[in-house]
Amino acid sequence: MTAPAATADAALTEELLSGLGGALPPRLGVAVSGGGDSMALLSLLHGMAVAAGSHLETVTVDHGLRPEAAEEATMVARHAARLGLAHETLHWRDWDGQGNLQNAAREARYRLMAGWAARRALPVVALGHTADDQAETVLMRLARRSGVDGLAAMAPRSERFGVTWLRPLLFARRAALRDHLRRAGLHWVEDPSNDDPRYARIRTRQSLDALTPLGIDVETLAEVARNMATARAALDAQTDRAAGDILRMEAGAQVMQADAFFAAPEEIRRRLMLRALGQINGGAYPPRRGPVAALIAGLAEGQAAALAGCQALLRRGEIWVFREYNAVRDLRVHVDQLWDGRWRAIPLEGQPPEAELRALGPEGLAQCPDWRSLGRPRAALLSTPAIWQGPRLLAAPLAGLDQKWHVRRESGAEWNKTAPLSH
Ligand SMILES: Nc1ncnc2c1ncn2[C@@H]1O[C@H](COP(=O)(O)OP(=O)(O)OP(=O)(O)O)[C@@H](O)[C@H]1O
Repeated sequence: MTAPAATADAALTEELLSGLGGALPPRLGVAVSGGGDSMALLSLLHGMAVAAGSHLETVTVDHGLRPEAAEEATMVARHAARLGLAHETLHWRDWDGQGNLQNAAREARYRLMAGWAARRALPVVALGHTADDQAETVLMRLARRSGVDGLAAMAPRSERFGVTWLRPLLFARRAALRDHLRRAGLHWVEDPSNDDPRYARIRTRQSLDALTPLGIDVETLAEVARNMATARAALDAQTDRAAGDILRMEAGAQVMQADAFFAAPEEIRRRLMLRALGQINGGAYPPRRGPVAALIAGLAEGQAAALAGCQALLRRGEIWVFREYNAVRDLRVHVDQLWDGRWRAIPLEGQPPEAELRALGPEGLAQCPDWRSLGRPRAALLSTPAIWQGPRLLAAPLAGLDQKWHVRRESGAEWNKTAPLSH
């Protein structure tokens, strides 16, 4: 290796190490698509892992959307084998045809990779997003009028699906990574969609050069993202404190002291509401600013409203945010399965009868003589989980009818603490 090449690689390794927070985790998964960014990530991480004695494993997701994808996965598998690393190809087969294909594919990719990481006991998985990706993300979000969270773009470290995702190349430039691969004599695949102007990201990439005369380039945009991330952390901390003071959970609902809520700064109110909605709905993406503001303004006037599959109402000095009955009225699962993504039924004694878990609803509530004494809003109880045998109500633990059954809440939202993974 010539001296400048060695220097360039040392600089990349330095950037990578700082992206990793100073040290390589002892067990690390690497997500390798076969594209230039993730192949360079693997090459650089492998060099570091050998020196540090860390254990690396690699994974590729074949979405089954392009005929070449299988070949690309094989290329990565061969390369991993040459490095002496385990590799697995995961297949995405269960798209329901709903929504945007790109988003569904990305979501599935993270889920599949999280499952793989759990099986392989890898608590941390590294991704190959670069400073160029970050800059494009910031520009795309500007176009969508994003606030602090959106402009903070991708986090160098985030938690989702029980895995810590690292993006240690967020400081590195795409071109520098390709130079590294050329020097190392390594191949990568160019995804043909990387030139396809039908994608907003590609149009953004192609427009970036035109902004240089304005002093806007990849470095400036990536720095904007870092500045916004710092601001977001401060807002999150303030929201945490406010939530600790005024927010509690009852019967699966999020309950906030109304006076303190309305006295909080507007942005903190918005974040508290997002947190409450997210705890109930558990969806991947928070609702947009406008509808949340309208919901809060309505509550201040005493109006109940629905948003993101939740309902909110003001009652006796408290704001109750809970599952909207309409969002779960047709949801029924066998009693040993998870209901509405978060509720599990626990039989308290003996062999449970064949039964199903579904919303309590008005017919169920009419069979709960004690619900009024609990002081919970009727609307909030309608969407609570109940145990049914055909038309017969066996138990409604959150409405005071808990004969031989408990219900337990398994998980909350994914979106409140970390920026969405998508970009
Ligand atoms: N099919 C895949 N299998 C494994 N990891 C993937 C896959 N697609 C993306 N990744 C991971 O996510 C990172 C960001 O990917 P992005 O969404 O930009 O997709 P890409 O452009 O296909 O990947 P690359 O950045 O490697 O060219 C990649 O660098 C890689 O670490």
